[in-house]
Amino acid sequence: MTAQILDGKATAAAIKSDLTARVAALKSKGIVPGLGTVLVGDDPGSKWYVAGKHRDCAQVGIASIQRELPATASQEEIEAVVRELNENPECTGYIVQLPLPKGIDTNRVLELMDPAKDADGLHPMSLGRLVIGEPGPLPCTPYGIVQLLRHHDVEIKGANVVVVGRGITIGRPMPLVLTRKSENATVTQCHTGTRDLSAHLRQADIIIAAAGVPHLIKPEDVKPGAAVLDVGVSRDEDGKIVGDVHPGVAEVAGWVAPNPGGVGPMTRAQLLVNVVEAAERAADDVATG
Ligand SMILES: Nc1nc2c(c(=O)[nH]1)N[C@@H](CN(C=O)c1ccc(C(=O)N[C@@H](CCC(=O)O)C(=O)O)cc1)CN2
Repeated sequence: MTAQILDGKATAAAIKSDLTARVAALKSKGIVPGLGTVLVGDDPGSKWYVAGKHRDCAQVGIASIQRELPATASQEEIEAVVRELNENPECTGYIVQLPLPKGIDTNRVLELMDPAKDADGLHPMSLGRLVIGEPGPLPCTPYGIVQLLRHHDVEIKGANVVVVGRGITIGRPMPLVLTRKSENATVTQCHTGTRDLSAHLRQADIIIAAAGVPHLIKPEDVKPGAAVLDVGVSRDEDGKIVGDVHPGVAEVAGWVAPNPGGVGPMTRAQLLVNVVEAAERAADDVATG
């Protein structure tokens, strides 16, 4: 292994330590941030992610509000929970854990959320704000990736970045985050319709692999010294995570974000950042009348 590790666990721990102090400052002003989660069904991965989010909340002092529905829940039952959280004053921000079960109209659920309580940055209003350059909550995995690169001094400005994938949580919003003036990267988005994926990958300074295809990115696809972030999650027959990046890539790349231990912990840390920032904005609004 020649590549250096983009250590998501250590970076997330540093972010959480900073947030603990900020939550304490909010509480001293009588403001208690509270994260709500809506979990529908019994997918073990989703249950594990949601449990992790509440463990993180306890660690930094954010209150937890958990809502769980069976896999058989109807669109109306899920929407009723969303309406309740919109009205609940103890819930200052919340997320609907994705994916929702088949047959549920995810966009309708997300659109029903109060945009002021969007902790995930995935509400259409938040994504629209990102497009027009207005401040708002940023999608957790894309911004977690930016923070991970910054923390390790990997140059983003001017870099050629190739994003593989176009899902709602990572691939679609990732180029929006990276092409902001503050990041100033040049981004190519690849997907299943891309003709010569290897040709794109070989010119990349940074590769963000979020396709969900095991070992899609091979050592021969990677420019020596590039940073390669593995965000793909597939499972082998024992339930172990298999990422999008072949282990041999570590012999060629300059940096790798492993999976697990790379981007995942950053997704969780960024969620907490969004909750705390929203509470701080609310506190400022109260202070300035
Ligand atoms: N509403 C949302 N749903 C989903 C999102 C999201 O950002 N918002 N992203 C993913 C799942 N996810 C967060 O919800 C998530 C994924 C992975 C991790 C993580 O810490 N992973 C660990 C390994 C975990 C394991 O062993 O299974 C790691 O990478 O080290 C946290 C959160 C889809 N849904």
